[in-house]
Amino acid sequence: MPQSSFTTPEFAQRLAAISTEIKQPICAFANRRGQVIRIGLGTPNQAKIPPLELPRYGDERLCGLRCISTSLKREPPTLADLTAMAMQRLDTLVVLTLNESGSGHVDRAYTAHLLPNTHADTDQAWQVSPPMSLDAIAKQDFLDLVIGLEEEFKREFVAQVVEESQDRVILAGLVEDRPNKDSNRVLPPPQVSLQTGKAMPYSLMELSQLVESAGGVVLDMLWQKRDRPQPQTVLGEGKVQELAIAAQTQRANLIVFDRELSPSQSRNLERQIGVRVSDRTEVILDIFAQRAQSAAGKLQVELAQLEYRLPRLSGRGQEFSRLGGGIGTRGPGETKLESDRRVIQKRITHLQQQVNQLQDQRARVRQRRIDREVPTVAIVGYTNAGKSTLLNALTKSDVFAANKLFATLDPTTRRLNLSVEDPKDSEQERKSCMVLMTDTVGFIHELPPSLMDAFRATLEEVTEADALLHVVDASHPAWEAQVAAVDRILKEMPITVGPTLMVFNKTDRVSDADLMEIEAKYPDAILISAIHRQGLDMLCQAIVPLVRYAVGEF
Ligand SMILES: Nc1nc2c(ncn2[C@@H]2O[C@H](COP(=O)(O)OP(=O)(O)OP(=O)(O)O)[C@@H](O)[C@H]2O)c(=O)[nH]1
Ligand SMILES: [Mg+2]
Repeated sequence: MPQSSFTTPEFAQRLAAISTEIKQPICAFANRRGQVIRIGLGTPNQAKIPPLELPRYGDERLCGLRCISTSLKREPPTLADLTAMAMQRLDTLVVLTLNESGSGHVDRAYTAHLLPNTHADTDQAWQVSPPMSLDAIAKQDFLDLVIGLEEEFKREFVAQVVEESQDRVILAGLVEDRPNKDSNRVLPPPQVSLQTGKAMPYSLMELSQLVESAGGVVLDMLWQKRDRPQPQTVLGEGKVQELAIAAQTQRANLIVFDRELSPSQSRNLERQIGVRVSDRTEVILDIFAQRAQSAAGKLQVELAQLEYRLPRLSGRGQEFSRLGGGIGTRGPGETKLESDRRVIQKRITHLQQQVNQLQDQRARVRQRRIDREVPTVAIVGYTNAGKSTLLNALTKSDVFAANKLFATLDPTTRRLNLSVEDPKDSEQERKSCMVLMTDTVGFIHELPPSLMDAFRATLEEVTEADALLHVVDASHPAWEAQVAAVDRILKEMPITVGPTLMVFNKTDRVSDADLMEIEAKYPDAILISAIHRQGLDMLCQAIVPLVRYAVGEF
């Protein structure tokens, strides 16, 4: 075919005749020089070329192939065919509809091509022509169109790389529809009703908060109920196809699953969907990487990230590699995330030694505290429960508190002076008693094991404390599941934790009826609103006997 036309009438008629004879749609793929390099049987969706076999692949340009296809139906290109065009980044798609008389002639033809973002007022990823005659199509300049489009894609790409700190994310989840055999695992309720009246799986609600905390934008979420995950792709074939369509039409650059994916699952999914696929663990690691401030925090995050990456190195992500940052590509501090297996292994060993040293160092600091006989209280709880806000309210300090998951990574210790009535003192004179309060990293259900391990030095602050305050966000729809998740993590710690006082926070956002229910279930708990400084006196009064009990004064 001549370089500059979509197709010629002769070529189109010939393709139509073959298609009529074999009673099947056909796709012919031609390169920029007009040479047909591949023929596929079936619709453009059925005949699509896997990303790795395309001449080139990437956001900044088209793939260098156009597809000329026949259709037995007299219909414009289907959504599936257009999505296939978008996934392969075809130069153009031509659909020839056949005359229904069976004469083998082309009835009419459509052309379609991708649109750059700048045309996105309509939110359309592509443009489809009205039905045209073959002569009209032959007269249009193909090369002109494609070169013009590519220039725009390239301009956009350059602009994006500069401002692309924000990932455009679609969430994917699996709701396992079977009784949980493992009775030790208390799972959150599968559905959470939102104020909007819409119900969504709890795992996706939390995942969207995680993605936003990591700096991504959630465009959409899809989930599927299944007995068990599909071994290769977690979700079924139809759902994966749906994800691919959603990703292409909404211009997402990242899919995040609500569970940890095996290395081969993420590879399979990336191959089928055509954009980078990530998982909950990687998002959590990414948040930690962004938040780590202290040398100790950075050290532990890097260790966890490398342990996560090591088994996932082979062949992954090459075709989707990009210049900018984004979820999963950030490392702590100045350290560049390595991609060489041997280098990583060496670095992991080195980091593990440093974490061990850190553990010793922390142990010495704690020993000094014990020697000084100042009791310690650690504030624990699910992430975003209000732990830092509580520490600030009690000790008038200004630890960073924010409506983000994992706002706190590094433990902070502050002194708290409690004025108490000494029960032994008959004159009811008020005495002051000092405790050290430590704010810690928040917990989350199914905390990635590599993080648990890497953060053992930080988590020891919890196990070594004389007593714990377990802060609960009472206004959270799934607070009971969160309490269970925290209890489970505490139970898994190598050393038994001290006595724990339950503290229900954010009571300002809870109805009286719900508060009464909490009081009935947890009669010893203290109800507070850290932000409005309500219930803090009660809390201080409760801390004293707790600590005295813990250090054996009673
Ligand atoms: N309405 C209400 N909001 C609160 C209260 N206490 C804390 N918050 C809000 O809850 C959010 C989380 O507070 P943080 O203190 O950062 O929570 P955290 O437990 O330290 O969270 P991480 O460090 O991320 O694990 C912030 O937006 C606070 O303003 C409260 O009593 N009432
Ligand atoms: Mg905090």
